[in-house]
Amino acid sequence: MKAYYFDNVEGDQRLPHFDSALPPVSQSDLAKYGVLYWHIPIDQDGNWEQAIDQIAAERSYKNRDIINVSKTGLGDLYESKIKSFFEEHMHEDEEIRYILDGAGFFDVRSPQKDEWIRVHVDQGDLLVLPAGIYHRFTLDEGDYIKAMRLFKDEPKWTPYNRSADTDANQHRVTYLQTFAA
Ligand SMILES: CSCCC(=O)/C(O)=C/O
Ligand SMILES: [Fe+2]
Repeated sequence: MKAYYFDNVEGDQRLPHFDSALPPVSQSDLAKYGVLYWHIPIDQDGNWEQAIDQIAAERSYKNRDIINVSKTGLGDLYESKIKSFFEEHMHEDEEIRYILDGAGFFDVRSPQKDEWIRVHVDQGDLLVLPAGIYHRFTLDEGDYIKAMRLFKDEPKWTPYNRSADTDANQHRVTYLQTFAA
């Protein structure tokens, strides 16, 4: 995992958009914004599965599935899914992704200054975005990610795109009350 401020330069969303002149963003900075991270290497003896099971039990993640975001994995839905993942949105529950293969970028909005922070994830990274955080996702230039999605309830993906209505959503309001102070 590598986190840094997004450079806000127009261009291919799959490029790093890294500017070394901007200050670094650490794992503890992310935690201050409610974004949690673990690295659990995928090993042959299955220890990673036990580690995921333990975190899932501790955090009440009862369900899981696997998503393959690539042209072959999504087929006819590829273009529309890539577009919708990159629309700025929030969810009313946590977004939990464990990266099994490939790589991509989650962009999260800092709660105080509303700046984009870009988080590059690849194999073995487990990222938890809190309910109410504005974010978006894109593949990187590898054009492929396979991720386990974990859920507290039934598997679903309900995005609320950024708008005045979504700003007033109780999960958004609670997120800001908790993390923007
Ligand atoms: C790496 S999983 C694909 C992106 C996704 O599931 C999501 O919810 C983006 O916000
Ligand atoms: Fe999302």
